[in-house]
Amino acid sequence: MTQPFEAAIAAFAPGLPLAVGLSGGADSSALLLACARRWPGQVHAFHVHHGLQQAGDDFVRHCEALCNRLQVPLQVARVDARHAPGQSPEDAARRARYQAFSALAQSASGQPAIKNIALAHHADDQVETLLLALSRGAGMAGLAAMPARWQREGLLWHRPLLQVAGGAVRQWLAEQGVGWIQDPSNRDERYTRNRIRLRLLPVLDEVFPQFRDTFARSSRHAAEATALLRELAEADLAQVGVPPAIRALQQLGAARQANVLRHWLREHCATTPSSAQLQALLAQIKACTTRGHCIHLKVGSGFVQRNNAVLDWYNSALL
Ligand SMILES: Nc1ncnc2c1ncn2[C@@H]1O[C@H](COP(=O)(O)OP(=O)(O)OP(=O)(O)O)[C@@H](O)[C@H]1O
Repeated sequence: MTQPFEAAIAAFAPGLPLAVGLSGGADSSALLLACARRWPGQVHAFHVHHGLQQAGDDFVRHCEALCNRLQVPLQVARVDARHAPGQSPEDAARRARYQAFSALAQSASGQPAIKNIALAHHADDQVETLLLALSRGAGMAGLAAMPARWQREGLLWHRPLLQVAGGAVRQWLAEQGVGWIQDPSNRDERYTRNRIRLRLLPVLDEVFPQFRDTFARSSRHAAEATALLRELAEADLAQVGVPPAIRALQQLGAARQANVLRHWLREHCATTPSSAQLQALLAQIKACTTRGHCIHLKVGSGFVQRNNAVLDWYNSALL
């Protein structure tokens, strides 16, 4: 029987050349090995040194040794991934990593240029992402978890292992006789993601043995719903206008108003309202029936205020 890992690699059809994000851990080592075998001479590896932990240099050495063995060109980017006050360390590292990948793709020598990048997130990572979203009370977009493919800044990103359990990835790699490096921070239970992986997933395995497939199916439903909500928001925004007219907003039901306002704020004002802020704004729009009614509310990183017939948003930090 074909292993789930092998089936996922057989079904993977990226554009070439392909770069694999190689952390040095089991998952990305397995993905790199499988891709390098499948497309010899057309695979590159990108490693990002976050400069955050002592073990960083060990990761680089492991990546160099693996890439030498596979004859895969390796590019290493060093980034400063320290987090700003109030920002999560994982988020800061992730942002720095994606920026570094884009820069590496642009600077990689050889023709044609690298336009495809693969990451080794697997089904366990997907479940962790969904559970993290649930723990924050996320909306549809958060429950959609990670997409298997997306496009950004001219690059195509892939997650070919999203349906393969982490155990199946490691089992395949062990069968190939290839070692990997353990990230010591993966065992640090101060991080919620690690607590989910180390404590919750074993229990889920016992109670719902199919949870990887069924949770992933729910995330795909949420991704479809997110796409529909976006289409509806775009159509509604075309009706209410930019900036949105209060009268036109009042013609929509509350859920549709919330949907279109969230979209306006995200796409046109680059800010995300909290649920409480959005509820307060809806209440103000409903109450806005006289000329003299004033609206001035903190929303996201700025304020929404009434400006005659429309709502305006301004960024308080720029005043
Ligand atoms: N420092 C890094 N350099 C390059 N790619 C990375 C790096 N960190 C993560 N990635 C990519 O993002 C994927 C997901 O990262 P995450 O931190 O969730 O997993 P991981 O535990 O590092 O996975 P792995 O078992 O491959 O180490 C990795 O599998 C890899 O493809």
